[in-house]
Amino acid sequence: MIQTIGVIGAGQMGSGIAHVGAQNGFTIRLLDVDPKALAHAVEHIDGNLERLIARGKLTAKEKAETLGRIHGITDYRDFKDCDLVIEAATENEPIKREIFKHLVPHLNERAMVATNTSSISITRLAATTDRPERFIGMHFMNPVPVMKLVEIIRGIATDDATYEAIHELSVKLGKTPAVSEDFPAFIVNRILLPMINEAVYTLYEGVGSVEAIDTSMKLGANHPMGPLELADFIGLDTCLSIMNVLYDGLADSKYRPCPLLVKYVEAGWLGRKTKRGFYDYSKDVPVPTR
Ligand SMILES: CC(=O)CC(=O)SCCNC(=O)CCNC(=O)[C@H](O)C(C)(C)COP(=O)(O)OP(=O)(O)OC[C@H]1O[C@@H](n2cnc3c(N)ncnc32)[C@H](O)[C@@H]1OP(=O)(O)O
Ligand SMILES: NC(=O)C1=CN([C@@H]2O[C@H](COP(=O)(O)OP(=O)(O)OC[C@H]3O[C@@H](n4cnc5c(N)ncnc54)[C@H](OP(=O)(O)O)[C@@H]3O)[C@@H](O)[C@H]2O)C=CC1
Repeated sequence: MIQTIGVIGAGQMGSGIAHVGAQNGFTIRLLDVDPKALAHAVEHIDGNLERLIARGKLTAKEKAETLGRIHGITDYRDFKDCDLVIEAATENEPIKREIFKHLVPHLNERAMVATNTSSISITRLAATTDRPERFIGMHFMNPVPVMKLVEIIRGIATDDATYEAIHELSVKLGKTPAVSEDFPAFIVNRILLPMINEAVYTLYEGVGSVEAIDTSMKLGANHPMGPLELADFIGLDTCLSIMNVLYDGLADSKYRPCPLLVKYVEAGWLGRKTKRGFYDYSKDVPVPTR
């Protein structure tokens, strides 16, 4: 039975997974290379829990208990009692491979490993570990506390016990699981990211401004966020990585990342997390940049 969960990467997804796990009674060991990222993650979770209290959905006691279950760590040795470790570090295959290499020697024999990758082959990542049968894709959506879906992706070697344990865990976390085969970017991002990339082409070719494109999709297609606002929310580096995985993995020119997306990432304009992407977030209200 899963009781203690390790999470690697204290960015927006890792902190969301830690939040939801702790709120549902699991002990969390949250690891990041940067202690500042850990402090920032706890602050962020604290703010989200505070919002739940303000809306009458959580008590102050429950908030304290939730925060008490989250333990920030910087040493892989602290994963030794984990039943499951979920990797949620940067969407970059060499980084993830290096993480699994460091992780494996510190796991107990029965521990399962999941990755929150948005696009990378589960089978290929599993092969970097000593336990491909206990390795699986567990793909949460952003923001984790709000979005109901978890995509579950089995690698070629994933065994039934691991699949069932992760399915059961997803339900315990209040999520609805959907199963995807192990193809580049799975289901959600196979459909969503080409739309976002097309929105960037629409901007690049001058068909519309940032504001016109986002307003069109919000009011014309009832999307909660416009595609450029959503790209900034996901992170433009993550969007570009996913498009590259689609382009390389499916070998089809229709997935070619828009040169403007490439340029923004090269400039370090990664969206909300760097306070600049298709919008400028340095003021109270986001301002379109084009
Ligand atoms: C890239 C990948 O690999 C896969 C992905 O994740 S793709 C991205 C998928 N996500 C999306 O498409 C999100 C699209 N956007 C939305 O659904 C909405 O804009 C949103 C839910 C983010 C915000 O909704 P909103 O109506 O504008 O804001 P708001 O009314 O303030 O919030 C709605 C609820 O979400 C909560 N919330 C909003 N943002 C939050 C955040 N970042 N973290 C935690 N909770 C949040 C609010 O507290 C509120 O909760 P209650 O209903 O319990 O009161
Ligand atoms: N953003 C999204 O909407 C979604 C993202 N995902 C996936 O979740 C994962 C994380 O994305 P997201 O949270 O947005 O990214 P972020 O950039 O917000 O966070 C990534 C975190 O990983 C840390 N990190 C980098 N290298 C290492 C390492 N070697 N060991 C430990 N931590 C490391 C980073 O630290 P530092 O900043 O110091 O480099 C950062 O804190 C990716 O695989 C992404 O594809 C899945 C669903 C939705």
